[in-house]
Amino acid sequence: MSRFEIIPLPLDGLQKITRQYLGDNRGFFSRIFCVEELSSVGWCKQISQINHTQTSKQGSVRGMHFQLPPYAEAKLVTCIRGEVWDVAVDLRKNSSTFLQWHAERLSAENGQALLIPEGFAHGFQTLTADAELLYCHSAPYTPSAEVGLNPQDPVLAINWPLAVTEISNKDGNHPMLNAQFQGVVL
Ligand SMILES: Cc1cn([C@H]2C[C@H](O)[C@@H](COP(=O)(O)OP(=O)(O)O[C@H]3O[C@@H](C)C(=O)[C@@H](O)[C@H]3O)O2)c(=O)[nH]c1=O
Repeated sequence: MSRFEIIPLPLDGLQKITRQYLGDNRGFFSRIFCVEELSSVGWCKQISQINHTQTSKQGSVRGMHFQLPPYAEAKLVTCIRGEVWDVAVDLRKNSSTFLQWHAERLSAENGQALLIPEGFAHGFQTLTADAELLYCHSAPYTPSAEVGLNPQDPVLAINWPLAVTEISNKDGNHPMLNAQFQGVVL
């Protein structure tokens, strides 16, 4: 039985996954990941890691992050506390939506998650204080393959909903894209 509503988003391969909450007098049951259902919409590898982050302040930004091949990864990003504005940027060379971004509001209440394919950068801004995310990753964390895009890059022109209140030194210092950037070849 399907536990998710899966909606394709405007960037090819990017999907909005809405999980079902099965409630009873004890509380609820909810499936976060299902290899059978998600492999039919592009999750084609194992889960290498499941990571959990907590972000204290409203308006904080983390991102934009991706890993280069052969460590390119798909991510399933789920919000389990608070609300975030979650952004994916298509970096695939030859994609018809190269350098376009798409954002969705994710929260525990709306049950929405983003399935982000390989070749995308990912980041988010907290819309509430004390937001927690769970990430399923299809490849192991590999710092030597990790690349960051500047969240304020005018080429990306991401329309962050709030003023940026917190950002790591690393993320705030990611370089801006230049004309030589041709995209990621998977
Ligand atoms: C991402 C990551 C970080 N770390 C360590 C490195 C560092 O000491 C500490 C914090 O790392 P960061 O500042 O990179 O954490 P953070 O900025 O939260 O990184 C995350 O950002 C979002 C936007 C994503 O898409 C995730 O995939 C991930 O890259 O955790 C790991 O041990 N494993 C991991 O998988």
